[in-house]
Amino acid sequence: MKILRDLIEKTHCLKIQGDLNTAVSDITADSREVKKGSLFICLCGAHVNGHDFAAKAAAQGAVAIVAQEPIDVPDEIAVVYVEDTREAMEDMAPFFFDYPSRKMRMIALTGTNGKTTTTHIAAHILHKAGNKVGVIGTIHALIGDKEIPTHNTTPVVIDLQRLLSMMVDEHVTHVCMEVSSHSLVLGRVKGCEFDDAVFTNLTEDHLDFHKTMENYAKAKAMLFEMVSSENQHKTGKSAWINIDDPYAHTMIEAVNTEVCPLHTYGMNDSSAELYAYDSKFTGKSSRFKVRYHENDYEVETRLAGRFNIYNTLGAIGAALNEGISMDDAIEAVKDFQSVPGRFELIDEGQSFAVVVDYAHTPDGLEKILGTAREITEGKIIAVFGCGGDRDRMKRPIMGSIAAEHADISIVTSDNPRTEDPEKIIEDVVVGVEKVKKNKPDLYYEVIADRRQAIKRAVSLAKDDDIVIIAGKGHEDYQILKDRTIHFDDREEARNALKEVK
Ligand SMILES: CC(=O)N[C@H]1[C@@H](OP(=O)(O)OP(=O)(O)OC[C@H]2O[C@@H](n3ccc(=O)[nH]c3=O)[C@H](O)[C@@H]2O)O[C@H](CO)[C@@H](O)[C@@H]1O[C@H](C)C(=O)N[C@@H](C)C(=O)N[C@H](CCC(=O)O)C(=O)O
Ligand SMILES: Nc1ncnc2c1ncn2[C@@H]1O[C@H](COP(=O)(O)OP(=O)(O)OP(=O)(O)O)[C@@H](O)[C@H]1O
Ligand SMILES: N[C@H](CCC[C@H](N)C(=O)O)C(=O)O
Ligand SMILES: [Mg+2]
Repeated sequence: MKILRDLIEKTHCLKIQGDLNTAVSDITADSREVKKGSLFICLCGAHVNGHDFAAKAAAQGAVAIVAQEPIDVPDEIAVVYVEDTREAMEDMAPFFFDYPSRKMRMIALTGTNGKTTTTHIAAHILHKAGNKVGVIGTIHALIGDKEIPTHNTTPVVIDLQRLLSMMVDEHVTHVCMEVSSHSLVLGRVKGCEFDDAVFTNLTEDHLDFHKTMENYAKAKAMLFEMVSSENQHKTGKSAWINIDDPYAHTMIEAVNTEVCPLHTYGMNDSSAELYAYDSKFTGKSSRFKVRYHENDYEVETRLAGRFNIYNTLGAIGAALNEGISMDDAIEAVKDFQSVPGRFELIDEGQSFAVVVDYAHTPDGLEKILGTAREITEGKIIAVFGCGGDRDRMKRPIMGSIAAEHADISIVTSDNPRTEDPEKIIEDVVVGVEKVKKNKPDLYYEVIADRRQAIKRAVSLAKDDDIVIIAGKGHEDYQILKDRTIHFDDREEARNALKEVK
């Protein structure tokens, strides 16, 4: 419970109607969640205007409303007019929930690819060391074993603060969370105080939102400004940067090393503080050595692919700063199983491999197809598409990558959202055709229906081939123009395999 006067203390108010001593029992920006005693914040969204729901919120029991446009609600409801309701919300939410991030160790991971994977490895290491760990990210949030659904990779500010506050109540000691570039720019992590920040990599994605790679890099760098900002309540911080990434310097420049020590990891440059070398890949796992402070260690992981060595290094780095020894971290990594929908093998006893993977960026697709090549004697059959209402520029690039690295490509739909699936596919095919000019034997098909595309890929596979179904990973839905349907690549692959048997 908080008093309205205290809640708006940091906010510049233009006009106040009603009683500032009103007690507020909850805050929300979603009228559907308003309860008796709630404060409702009206946000102007991309789809609807929250001010249109003010009357509904009032009818449902809201006692106070924050608005930036005129609203008409009964006089007994306190209304605070501000210039920008989003900004007001970013100030109010951490205060309302008593700044939960100050009460736990907060490990934040950012980068285009590998956030979810690195988060899960770090959480596993910390859990094995006896800590109670919370996870926040693309697949879900976890409080210990308890799963909580998330709508965004990084939840919007009220949802995030509420989640963190639940974690405090459940005695979580460490939180491993993905921090997306959207969340940094859109203020979702305002009021979060981080202890460790890890940068995985930066490659093309989300240019619909950021417009240029430079802006995108600057957005990611905001996390490193945050972790090293001085006016925080934390000590013992760390920033871990993948030094092999071309954008590493942008992150490094953002770190104030007087507040937050800077650490590096990598595989190309032996000056990296955590330096992996001598990697060997044995189909479904890898072994490599790590040099750390002049000591050499052997690491074994069930995760396939060179890129997963980077993910493992980033996770180990954060764990080291949380007081875990190198030996304990390596021991934990050994029995880390996998992340749902990331290189997930679908085995129905067939004579070829079928993998469901979340590669949905050019770099992710290239990495996964490269890994497939390393472990496959037969052909690579790739099924993939691109999401609608997202970066259009990546579409032809992903088309070219599949054409170059797979033997057979089946271009299909991902989540078309409000776009025409055929048009998205056309954009992808531009890239496939570009490669075909120099590779006339290249074989590809276009099958817009993802179920049929998966069936076709499985039916084309012969002994020792590998079918890579990329883009949707753990997702159990497909977002179409007018509805979201249940759709799970893993189920579809299993059904297709049963049919060809
Ligand atoms: C562009 C963007 O960030 N959109 C976010 C935004 O939605 P929006 O602006 O469309 O909201 P809206 O539907 O117009 O609603 C406006 C307001 O009216 C309210 N409302 C609405 C309906 C109603 O009946 N009553 C009501 O009060 C809403 O709660 C909201 O406050 O606010 C929603 C929460 O209220 C977010 O879930 C939503 O993320 C959408 C789902 C999204 O797809 N975002 C992507 C672009 C994203 O953020 N991705 C990143 C990166 C992913 C990665 O790389 O890993 C992420 O962190 O997820
Ligand atoms: N370090 C990496 N470098 C390049 N590609 C990677 C890396 N790690 C994972 N991938 C590829 O990217 C896909 C998504 O990985 P993951 O879910 O860990 O990334 P993410 O950053 O959380 O993605 P999102 O932005 O959707 O949250 C994987 O399925 C794999 O194909
Ligand atoms: N976090 C990413 C996930 C993309 C997953 C892919 N299946 C798609 O729908 O484009 C995004 O929201 O852009
Ligand atoms: Mg993720």
